[in-house]
Amino acid sequence: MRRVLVAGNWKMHKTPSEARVWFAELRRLLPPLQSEAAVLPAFPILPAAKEVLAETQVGYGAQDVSAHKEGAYTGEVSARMLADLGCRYAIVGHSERRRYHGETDALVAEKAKRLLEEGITPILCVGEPLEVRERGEAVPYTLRQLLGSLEGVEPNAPERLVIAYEPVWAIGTGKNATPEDAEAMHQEIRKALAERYGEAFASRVRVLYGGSVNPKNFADLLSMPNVDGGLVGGASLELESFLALLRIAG
Ligand SMILES: O=C[C@H](O)COP(=O)(O)O
Repeated sequence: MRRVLVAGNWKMHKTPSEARVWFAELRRLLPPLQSEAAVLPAFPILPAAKEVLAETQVGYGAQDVSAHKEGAYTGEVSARMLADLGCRYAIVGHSERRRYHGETDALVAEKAKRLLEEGITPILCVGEPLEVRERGEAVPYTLRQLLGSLEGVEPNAPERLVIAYEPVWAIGTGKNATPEDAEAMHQEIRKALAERYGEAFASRVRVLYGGSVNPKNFADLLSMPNVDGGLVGGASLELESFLALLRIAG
């Protein structure tokens, strides 16, 4: 019922020329997919994604978006620009944005609204830092972040919202959450979504896990009933490991 999504967050890696070669190779080697694949490169790479991936099964999208619709906002990129480039998804609220750019839940919610206005699905990231987990407060912390970041966000269909649980301590560290810990948090997230949007809606929203996902641990994570895919950083950069993740997802 929920189609598995494997989304590669390239962060600030690859140039447009490097990406173009990578996309062409992906296109050539792509197996038939039951699951859904997406790549989320840096803004300057999106035109290459549009050119090379547009007619394929692979979706693409951005890593961020402006909270403003249009205007004198130097350096910002609007949801309308992303829609024009054919973006299906955009990440909002990644912990690196929250941490290095001081993004608040309220700002993340505004960004998610701008995306929905343009028919782009937000991949909304939440997750606790290590000290919060060690204090035993991971669940309330993550749910507070989730509900704060969804304030006023009204997707018109459950497919129009994707949540990514990314514990900060697991990102880029090689230490993924155990499948059981991920599942426990995903259940809590789905419960909170049910209270926010109703049971039927919540049961169809995809909740991805992110944080040191790789071809060795992905099958176990995916075997959990509430883990609907992965938001993958490092392991999405090499074509071989991205393809391995897609084969595991089926
Ligand atoms: O958005 C992706 C995450 O930050 C995970 O990154 P990682 O797979 O390199 O740990």
